[in-house]
Amino acid sequence: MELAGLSPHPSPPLHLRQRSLSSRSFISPLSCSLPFLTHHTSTQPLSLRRRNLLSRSKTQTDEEIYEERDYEEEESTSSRKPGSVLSLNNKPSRNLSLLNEYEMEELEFDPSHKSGFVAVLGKPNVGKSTLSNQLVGQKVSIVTDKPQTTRHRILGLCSGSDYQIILYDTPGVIQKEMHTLDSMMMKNVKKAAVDADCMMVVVDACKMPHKIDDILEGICTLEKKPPTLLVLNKKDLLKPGEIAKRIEWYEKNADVDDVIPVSAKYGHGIDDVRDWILSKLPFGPAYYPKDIISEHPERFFIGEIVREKIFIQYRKEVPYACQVNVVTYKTRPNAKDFIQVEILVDKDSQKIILIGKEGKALKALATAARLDIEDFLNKKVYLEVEVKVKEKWREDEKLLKTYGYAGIKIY
Ligand SMILES: Nc1nc2c(ncn2[C@@H]2O[C@H](COP(=O)(O)OP(=O)(O)OP(=O)(O)O)[C@@H](O)[C@H]2O)c(=O)[nH]1
Repeated sequence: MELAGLSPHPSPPLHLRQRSLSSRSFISPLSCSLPFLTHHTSTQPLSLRRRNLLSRSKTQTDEEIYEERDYEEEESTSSRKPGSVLSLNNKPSRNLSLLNEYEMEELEFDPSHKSGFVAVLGKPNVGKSTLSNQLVGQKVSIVTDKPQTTRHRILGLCSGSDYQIILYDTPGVIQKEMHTLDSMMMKNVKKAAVDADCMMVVVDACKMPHKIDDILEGICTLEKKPPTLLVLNKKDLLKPGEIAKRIEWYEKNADVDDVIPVSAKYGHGIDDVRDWILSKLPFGPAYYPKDIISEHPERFFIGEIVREKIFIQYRKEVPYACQVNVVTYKTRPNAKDFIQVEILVDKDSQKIILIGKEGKALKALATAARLDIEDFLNKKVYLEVEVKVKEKWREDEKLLKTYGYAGIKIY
């Protein structure tokens, strides 16, 4: 069976773009104000939505999930020229930035324009994804109450008329690397820090570290550390006096340039964080068109939506044992888009839990995922979910690379 990332038909290079000017009213007050540049790298209608990917809570039966269907598909094809493939394995050169000549010229002439890469680092569950989503103004990273939900370096873009901030939301830094998957994830974290023009270390304000090394674990040992901001998150859970004490402690003990308290969940302090980033970014033109908020293909987000639903529905080790691959995505002129997803697990026992009695658990999962995928794509889809056992997939480096854990390749 063909696997996501190995597919001969890469998913359409559909960037998550912002809404056009006419639909600006959908932009949340937390989002940055972004100009809309008419620039198209895809023949597909672009997804311009600014709603959360996972806003649907409604459940409904989904008999379609198990139905056999005849369909005549039209494969989605990439319209991006081979020369415009941008890999995030390395920090892209400005020459590779996805701008047309007009945009380049326009931006080149503005010497006060700033742009650069920002790594968002920290332990699992401290709120890195929530903070990144707030800065971008739309959900690009999944958020759950379980640690280590983020597995990839998620790229989010936040642009203004005179700046472009490129965010790497990274997996939480973990002390004990248990699987090859964990060490590959950590390699990506360190790579993000090395690539960055500045970095933000997010900590949970409620938890005091025993010693300062606990905060960064290895990342601080970087030979040349970029300007670093300590973001004291979840301040909404502390009394004002307590916040002041924590700030003082971190200012005294942490090897960082500044400390800013925020509540990423409620959007407090986000402007201060953005201002700090802007004070550290180098001058230069944008890397990406200004209306794009993420460079991941559609398939990536579909996989992430399914993974978030797994984290929400299942407990203990099951979500961590799952790899979600979007095996097929076909658009069909006279029918719903067809999406085939496989969930790989380590053991039969995990497969049994995922499927549940009479397939009820899997059906509930598929329904919840389908509703959010439809919300995300803004159209109806036919979703097929299959669970398979692939023993020790988390140890198989070659396989992990095909799943994108060696750094994400963008089509
Ligand atoms: N009260 C409160 N909760 C928050 C805040 N920010 C994030 N959270 C919650 O903390 C949990 C973890 O948030 P994430 O953004 O997924 O954390 P993360 O650091 O990206 O997690 P990993 O995927 O483990 O790296 C979620 O339940 C969030 O809703 C905040 O400012 N206040």
